[in-house]
Amino acid sequence: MPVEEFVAGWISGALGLVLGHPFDTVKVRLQTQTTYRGIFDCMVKTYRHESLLGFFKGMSFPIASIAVVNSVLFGVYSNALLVLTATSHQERRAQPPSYTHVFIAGCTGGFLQAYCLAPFDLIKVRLQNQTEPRAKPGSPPPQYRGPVHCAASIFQAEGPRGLFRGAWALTLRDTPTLGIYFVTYEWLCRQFTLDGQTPSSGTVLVAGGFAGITSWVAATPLDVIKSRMQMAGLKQRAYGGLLDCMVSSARQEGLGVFFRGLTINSARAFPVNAVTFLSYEHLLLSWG
Ligand SMILES: CN(C)C(=N)NCCC[C@H](N)C(=O)O
Repeated sequence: MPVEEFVAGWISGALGLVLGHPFDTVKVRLQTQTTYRGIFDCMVKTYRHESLLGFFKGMSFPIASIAVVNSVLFGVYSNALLVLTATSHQERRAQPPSYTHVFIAGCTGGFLQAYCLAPFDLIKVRLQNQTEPRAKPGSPPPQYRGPVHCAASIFQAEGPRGLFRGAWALTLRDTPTLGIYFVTYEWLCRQFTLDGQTPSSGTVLVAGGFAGITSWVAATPLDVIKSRMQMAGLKQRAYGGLLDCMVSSARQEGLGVFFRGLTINSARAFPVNAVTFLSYEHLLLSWG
């Protein structure tokens, strides 16, 4: 099994992550808290209350973990294509796989990455939702002191299953949308590249950026539900399941709730995924 794809996926995931984390914090807060009037209001309040550091809350942990998840996604995707088409990454430019194969390989990567991602994503969302400013003398400490403390507290309060809160919504979000992600990327690369040639860096940037936007547009409704279910263990609001969360969110806040965070998510998705695909393709090219 070729492992370069896993390593390239890890490095490119880490690069994309640093670039996208401030957008991600604003998105998570807009989706789970009702105190903000919009993106700008959330950014101003976060900056005033918590300084620039507020945007980077919970980032050290995803660098070490979500980058690994990206490595699972790209590694499984590439190896699934190898099984389906018997071609390596290098051979696929000359013998491009069908879009059906790309979609199946993307869904397989999305399904497997969701289970690796679930506990890490839960901890990230819980830490990003702590709006207390950095510790000042006399101020009450935040509920979680950091990722390890957060994981231990969830484990203690809710048991091992608590660490997988929202995992089902995450799997439903990621399985089809990662199929869409890789199909969009491949389709755009092929539109702007001569047959058998390697796509230029500009093409990879644009195709990666739009693949990110398209997949996140499709993923946003379940992303909102996933984030709410992840916060439900903490807030008094408990949901009877995924469907109950969907119905009660729509009843209380209207159908618009399913698109909360869509603008900021799309603004984040372009640079993050442009950089992720560019570094991934370059690393694989340079390793031969
Ligand atoms: C719609 N979904 C879930 C995705 N497209 N996921 C893969 C993109 C990963 C990238 N680090 C990001 O966070 O955008």
